[in-house]
Amino acid sequence: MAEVNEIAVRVHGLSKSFGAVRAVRDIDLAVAQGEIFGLVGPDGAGKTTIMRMLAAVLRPDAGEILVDGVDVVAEAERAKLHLSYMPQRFGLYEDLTIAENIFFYGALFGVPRGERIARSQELLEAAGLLPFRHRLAGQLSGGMKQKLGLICALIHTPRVLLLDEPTTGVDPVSRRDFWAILYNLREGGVTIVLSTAYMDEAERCSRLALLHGGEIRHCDTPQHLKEAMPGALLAIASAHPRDVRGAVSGKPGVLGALLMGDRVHVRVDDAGRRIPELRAAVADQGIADAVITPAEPGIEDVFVALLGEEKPHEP
Ligand SMILES: Nc1ncnc2c1ncn2[C@@H]1O[C@H](COP(=O)(O)OP(=O)(O)OP(=O)(O)O)[C@@H](O)[C@H]1O
Repeated sequence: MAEVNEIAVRVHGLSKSFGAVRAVRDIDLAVAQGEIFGLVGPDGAGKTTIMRMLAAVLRPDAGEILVDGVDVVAEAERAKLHLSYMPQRFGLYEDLTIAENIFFYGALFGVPRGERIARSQELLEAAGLLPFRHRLAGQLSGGMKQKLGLICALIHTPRVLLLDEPTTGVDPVSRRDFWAILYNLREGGVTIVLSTAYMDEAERCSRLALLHGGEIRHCDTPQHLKEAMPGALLAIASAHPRDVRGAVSGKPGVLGALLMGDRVHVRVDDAGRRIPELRAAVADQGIADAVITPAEPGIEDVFVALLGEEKPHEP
C-alpha cells in the first residue's frame, strides 16, 4: 500500500514514434501520490500519446513506467487494476441509461455487484446525476456525458486516475462540478494525471508539465512557472485590442503580446521604462481609450512565454 508522498507515477526515458513522427521524446516524470498533475501543450505536443502509454493501452518504444509501483510495460494487465483511464472519447453506450452504463463498466472491471451499487450511488450523488439515472446516455448534455464517463472510470476505485482532456467542450458550471469531484478524489488519496487545453484548469493543478514537440520543456507548480516567466507583464485595456496589439508588437523591449478578451497582455523587458513608450505607441495609432497597468501573469502568459511561441524583439 502506497504511503503519503510516495511516488504514484514514475516515468523514465519514455519515447514513442509513429513512423517518422517522434511523438514523445525521452521524457522523465515523477508524480507524488495525491497530486493533480497537469499535462499542457499545443495540439500534437504528445499529451494523448503519453496518457495512452501510462494507461497501458499503447506500448512505448523505449522507457519505463511505474504506476503505483507496478511496471506498466511488463505487466500491463496488473497495472490496469491500479489505474483508470478516461480517453478523450469515452465509450458510453448511448442506448443504455446512466445506471446501465455504470453497471456495465462495473462488471467489466470485475467490481462485485453489491459494491457496484453502493459505489455508483455515491458517485452519482457527488456528480449531481442521481435524478437522471434512468435517462439514456444518448440524451445527456456534453457536461453530463463527461461526468458519466468519469463515474464509469471510477467504478473500480483506482489508485491513479488518467484523464485525457476530460472537460473539453463542457460548460463552465459543469467543469466546476467536475473539479469538485476531482478534489474529493484527491482527498481520498487518488493521484490524478490529466491533460487540458483550459488554462484555468491548468492553474488548479498541483504541478504542470509544459509539453512541446514531444518533450517536457518545463515542469513545476503553476506559481513557480509564473515566477520563471522572463520579463514583466502589462495589461492594456481598450475597446480595440487587436489594434493595440498591432501598435505594440515589435516595439523595442516588447517580448510578446497576447490577446486576452478585451485586453492585450504585453510582456516587456522593463515595465517602468516601457509604459510611457507604449502609451505613445498606441496614441500614435489613434487609439485614445487604452489604459496600461502592470498585470499578474496567468498561466496562459507563462505558457506562451516559456514555450517560445513569440519572437523576442530586442531594443
Ligand atoms: N496513432 C497514430 N499514428 C500516427 N501518428 C500519431 C498517432 N497518434 C499520434 N500521432 C502523432 O503524434 C504526435 C503527438 O500526438 P498526440 O495526440 O499525442 O498529441 P496531443 O498533445 O495529445 O494533441 P491534441 O491536443 O491535438 O490531442 C502528433 O504529431 C500526432 O499526429
